[in-house]
Amino acid sequence: MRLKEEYSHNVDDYDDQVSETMSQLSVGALQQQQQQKNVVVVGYALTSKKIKSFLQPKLEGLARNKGILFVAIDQNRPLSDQGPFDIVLHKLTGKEWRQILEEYRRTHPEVTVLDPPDAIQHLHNRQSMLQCVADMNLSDSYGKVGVPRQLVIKRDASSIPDAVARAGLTLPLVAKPLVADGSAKSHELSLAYDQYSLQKLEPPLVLQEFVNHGGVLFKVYIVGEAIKVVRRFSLPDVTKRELSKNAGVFRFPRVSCAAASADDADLDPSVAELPPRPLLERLAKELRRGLGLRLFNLDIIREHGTRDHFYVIDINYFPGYGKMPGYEHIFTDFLLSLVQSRYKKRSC
Ligand SMILES: Nc1ncnc2c1ncn2[C@@H]1O[C@H](COP(=O)(O)OP(=O)(O)OP(=O)(O)O)[C@@H](O)[C@H]1O
Ligand SMILES: O=P(O)(O)O[C@H]1[C@H](OP(=O)(O)O)[C@@H](OP(=O)(O)O)[C@@H](O)[C@@H](O)[C@@H]1OP(=O)(O)O
Ligand SMILES: [Mg+2]
Ligand SMILES: [Mg+2]
Repeated sequence: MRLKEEYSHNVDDYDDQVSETMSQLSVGALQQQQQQKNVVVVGYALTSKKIKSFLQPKLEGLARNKGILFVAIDQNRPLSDQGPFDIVLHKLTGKEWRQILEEYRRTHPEVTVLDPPDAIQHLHNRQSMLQCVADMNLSDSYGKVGVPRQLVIKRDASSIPDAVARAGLTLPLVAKPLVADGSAKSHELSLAYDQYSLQKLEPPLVLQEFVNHGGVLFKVYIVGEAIKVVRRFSLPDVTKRELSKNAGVFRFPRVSCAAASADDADLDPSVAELPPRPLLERLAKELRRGLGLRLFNLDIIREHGTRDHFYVIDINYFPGYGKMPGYEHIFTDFLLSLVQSRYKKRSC
């Protein structure tokens, strides 16, 4: 750990020093600063979109005041020549990058890499993504959490109607690309009303039963031990009548994006009520352990007409934390807690 008692007396002084472009500092200079001031250095490898939404001035400012410094990782230079880092934050795709990170984890066990690339990879497939929730079979006095019934279609669209009939899936179905790697294509979803039209879809995909949920979903953001829940508008319920009158496959846009916040909406209380906190705590804890991840969110819906039947429909690695209320404090506290627990372990 690079934190020092006297650091708190030197914040202004320190601010001036770090406002020079940190990413241009040589390893030697950064190391010297770390030793002198006990700074927690967080290297980040993120897309420009992510940097814009996550690394907002308020986060960087608060981090600086807490002795945390964010430094951009240069992908064109060896990781070992950069930093030294206490923590590495990343959300980039590609096999080559994964291998670089794995190698770095192996050779730098003192650095916390958030999170392990192979654990993240598990979320890039919509079949394996929900497996952990399905296996958990979570059911207690606060409610039940499951996943919608789903079928994976790897190839041959003409076989889909038969496969759906054999699996006994109930229409309507949500068709999702099997790969969920963050590309625009991986977010292209459709709603299918009839069995015959399913042939128009393009495998590989997952066909998931659509669960009526009153048009509102809950996004549960997880940062280590911390949990924050927000409401978002979602697809409206499909009635039996609508189902019998409609046919076809309809592409739908990103319905539950940040602009679709339902936190201040005037909703039916039975729809708006957040899932019970103890249930979410348990779910988050088991997922953290099962997935081996500390930074993710999940979309969870309440089956309409029930009080406590929930379904997890999506899990995302390093989601848009910029929209999570109070993320600046939660995230910086989390980063500090990581370094402190490492320090404690070492001194034990
Ligand atoms: N099984 C389902 N039942 C009801 N609605 C669903 C179901 N699956 C998805 N939806 C709706 O479709 C939306 C998009 O689905 P999903 O979250 O799986 O896609 P995504 O592209 O991975 O989203 P994100 O932007 O959160 O990564 C959800 O927000 C929800 O409104
Ligand atoms: O862009 P936004 O801020 O909306 O964040 C979204 C994020 O995009 P980003 O990674 O480019 O930030 C998405 O990541 P990819 O899978 O597409 O990579 C995904 O995690 C969404 O679930 C996030 O929305 P949220 O679930 O948090 O509302
Ligand atoms: Mg989602
Ligand atoms: Mg998703």
